[in-house]
Amino acid sequence: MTDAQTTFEYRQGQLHAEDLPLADLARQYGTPLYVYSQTAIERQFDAYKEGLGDHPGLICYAVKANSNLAVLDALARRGAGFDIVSLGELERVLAAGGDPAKVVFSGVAKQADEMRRALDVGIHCFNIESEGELERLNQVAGEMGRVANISIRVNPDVDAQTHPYISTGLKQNKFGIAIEEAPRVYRHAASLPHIAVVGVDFHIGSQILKSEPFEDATDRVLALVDELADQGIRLKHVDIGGGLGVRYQEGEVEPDVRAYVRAVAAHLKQRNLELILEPGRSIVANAGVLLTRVEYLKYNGDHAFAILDAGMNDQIRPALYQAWMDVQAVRPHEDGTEAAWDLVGPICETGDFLAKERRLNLKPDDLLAVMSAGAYGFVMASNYNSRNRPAEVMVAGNRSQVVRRRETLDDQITLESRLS
Ligand SMILES: Cc1ncc(COP(=O)(O)O)c(C=O)c1O
Ligand SMILES: N[C@@H](CCCC[NH3+])C(=O)O
Repeated sequence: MTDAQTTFEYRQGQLHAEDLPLADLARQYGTPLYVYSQTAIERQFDAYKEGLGDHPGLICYAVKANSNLAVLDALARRGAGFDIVSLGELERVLAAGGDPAKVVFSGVAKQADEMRRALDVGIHCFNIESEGELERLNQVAGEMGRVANISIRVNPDVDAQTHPYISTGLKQNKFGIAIEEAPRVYRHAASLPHIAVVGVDFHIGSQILKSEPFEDATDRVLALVDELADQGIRLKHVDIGGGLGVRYQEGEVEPDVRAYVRAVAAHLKQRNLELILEPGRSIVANAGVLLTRVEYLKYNGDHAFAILDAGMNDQIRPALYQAWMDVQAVRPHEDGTEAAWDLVGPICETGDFLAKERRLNLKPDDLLAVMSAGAYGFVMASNYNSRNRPAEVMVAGNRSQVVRRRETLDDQITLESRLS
């Protein structure tokens, strides 16, 4: 058990979020419901800070993992920087009180208006993904009379040993610039009048449970840093992206965040380079659960289905990546027997499941908690089947607060206009 997982514990026969019974939260706020633990989020962020120690650098939380303003606010107060991929994420960071000078801007498709706003508020660095983007940024910065700090995202071509959909550092992925091409692109960048070359970055994938792929990629990139220095292009930082995984199921070992950061930082020791990290999942995944209620139990032949009030529109990871997510009974029964249930949602798709063949002792109306749901949960929720997206609640100790109210059908309908 890790620190983050002990946040959701059984006490007096029922599952709690910190000091509050999840069943009370379900009664108070309804289901489906995302519940986050502020303490767990802060603890994970602190582990990154401690790992970095006095090595100069920045921990830029990847907003895409969970962009709720309360999450961003808690992290901003602890000194986090932020990794953003859109204007929307930038505005969220600013609204939450985040410091723009600690923002790095990733993403393959940055638009001119996004660049303008980011330059206007003075972000730390643009992580450039193509030569076209470099040209566009030089042009936009020039029009504004500014100079943009950039790093180039290189593709170190290492195998991150993760799911192909969330592996990003291979040649066949759309991200970054091939590392062999990088010296030429750097020389070009250094010649542009409205560009200041400050760093290099990579991001090799997500849900990576070992530090070796990061260390390999760092070494490949440091060889590039040295080559550039020989050509008079001196970088100030190396940004190793995000990607450290969490333990979703038994048999997986939760990575030690502090040891991982220390291991990578050790590779930079000989050189005077800042270390930037962009962790998303490892900060929030185990700090959240999705609460859902059993609507019906049903047998098709001898196949047992528990039909839940949450589906793939609320939590898409199992459907999209065949991700395995742990599901726990909020108040396990003392009587009755276990069966192997497919836990399915209300959506009209065969792929609408949260888990398959889970041995649980279920009755209608039971509450279930989908564990490790704090990352890539609500942010990937949709209105498919015109369902309202769930509410989000933040727990701290024995207090809970709605940090995003449940959508209503009115919210959905007022976004549209009718043809007359
Ligand atoms: C550029 C970049 N940085 C950071 C992240 C965050 O990754 P993770 O949530 O796996 O830490 C991602 C997403 O994979 C990303 O694409
Ligand atoms: N959304 C994915 C990870 C993608 C990370 C973003 N590049 C997940 O739930 O595992």
